[in-house]
Amino acid sequence: MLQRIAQPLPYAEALLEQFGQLSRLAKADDLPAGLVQAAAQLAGCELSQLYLLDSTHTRLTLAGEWLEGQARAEPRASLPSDYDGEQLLQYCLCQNRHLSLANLDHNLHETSFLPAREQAWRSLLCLPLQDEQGRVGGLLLLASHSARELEGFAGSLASLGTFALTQHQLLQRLRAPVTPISTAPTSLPSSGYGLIGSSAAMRAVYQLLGKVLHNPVSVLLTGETGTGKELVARAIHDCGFRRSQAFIVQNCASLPENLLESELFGYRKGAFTGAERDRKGLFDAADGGTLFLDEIGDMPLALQAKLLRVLQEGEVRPLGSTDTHKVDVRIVAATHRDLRALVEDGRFREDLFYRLSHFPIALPPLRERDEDILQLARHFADKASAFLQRDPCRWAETTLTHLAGYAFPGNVRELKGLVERAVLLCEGGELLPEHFSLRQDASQAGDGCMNLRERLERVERNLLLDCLRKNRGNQSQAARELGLPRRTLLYRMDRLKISPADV
Ligand SMILES: Nc1ncnc2c1ncn2[C@@H]1O[C@H](COP(=O)(O)OP(=O)(O)OP(=O)(O)O)[C@@H](O)[C@H]1O
Repeated sequence: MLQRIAQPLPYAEALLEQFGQLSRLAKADDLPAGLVQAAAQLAGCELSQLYLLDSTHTRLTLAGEWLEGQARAEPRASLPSDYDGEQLLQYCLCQNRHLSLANLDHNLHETSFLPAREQAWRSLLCLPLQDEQGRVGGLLLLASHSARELEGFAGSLASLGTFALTQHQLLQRLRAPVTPISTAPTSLPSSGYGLIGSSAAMRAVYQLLGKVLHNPVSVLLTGETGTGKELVARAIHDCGFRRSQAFIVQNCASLPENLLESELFGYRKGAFTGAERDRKGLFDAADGGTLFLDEIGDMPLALQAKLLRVLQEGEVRPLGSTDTHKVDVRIVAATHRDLRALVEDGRFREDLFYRLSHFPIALPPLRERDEDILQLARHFADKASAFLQRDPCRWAETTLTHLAGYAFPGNVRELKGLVERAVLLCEGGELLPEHFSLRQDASQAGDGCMNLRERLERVERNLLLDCLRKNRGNQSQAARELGLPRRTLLYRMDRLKISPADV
């Protein structure tokens, strides 16, 4: 950061001193003046300015100026949101990049934001400053009458400026009137572990989560697609005592049996053709941490027996090995299937079912917790706006009603996707019903209707059939075109019930 400073050590000491002085300021109004003075002195510039964006990010106002050894206090008109005519400021704000000009050419650059002086301004450094949410919240500007290279100050002064900006916001918040805290009693936690939703159904989930966090039992998460099973598995890991160790995810439906086995348990050199050296499996990678086994209902029966052994004995035997070794892994498994029905059909081991269901947590579908829909929608819209560096969107009342009446067969995942798309489409700052393409067929909840997974499977089946037909049933060619190993294609065909006769 200081490589391009002539005397880095004295500079670093002076910089540290300025951080200290700014941190001791107790009034928000003193920070802009403190920052511009500090920046001008550190860089040895005659001018330093601080511009701040307002809370709606539409106006840029000069909040502080240090000119030739003096603070200038008189207020200046704020610049409109497009900073029309101020291309240099606009560049830094919109690109979130700093700008350094060692030879400022007034014929080339519009610089009416610089105060008029007899001596021309010859060099300029303009730095975007980020606010607490990581969005550009203002600009720190330095200018000198001599043609100098100011680039070397960029990193350190941007840090100082960002620090001052966040202190400024913090002190402003402290000064703001305190809103009374509700004293209404709450029997269940209303939000938790990074999950959004305060319906009774979700609060019951948070309560169960609280019980399992510091307890090593295996957990079975059930629920429809998109209800947040993986998110909950992560929460169990991140909030529990294993948080400093690995969290590993494996989808049991995504690989054919032998590949899944070698992924999970590892193998020894020579265990099968192509096993050129020993390889550790995911149980070893997750040792001390958590292994999340998604779609456990799709795990082949032979592997279920091996998994049971890990659960009962804590022992793993890699493929091609006669030895077992101990691992300490917490298993969190998830399924959207009815495991008990699979047991009755003989497709899931009963002993494994009982072992896994010591601590089941059922995640409710979104249609059973209407009150969470709008909370989640607002959360996703705010996140999407922040990501796009835009002001939070407003919600038209009709939009909220529109959303509340929708069944969300894809649950939270579908809601998230719809909201993110709507924020992209929304130009006037207000989310309207037309920004959401809600399917008519899902305006009512219905157990018989196809869920997202079934619809995705239908899309995949059509895609594979299409490719196989194009390649006149040649599986090797189709696999190559799809970028899949042939045996994965065969496995997917089997799962999706595609027979050569269909092709
Ligand atoms: N309560 C929640 N709060 C915030 N985000 C959520 C919540 N529930 C789900 N999500 C989000 O919805 C999306 C889907 O969640 P997740 O992948 O955990 O679902 P899932 O039940 O594991 O789905 P699948 O069964 O299809 O694998 C993710 O982007 C997740 O972050």
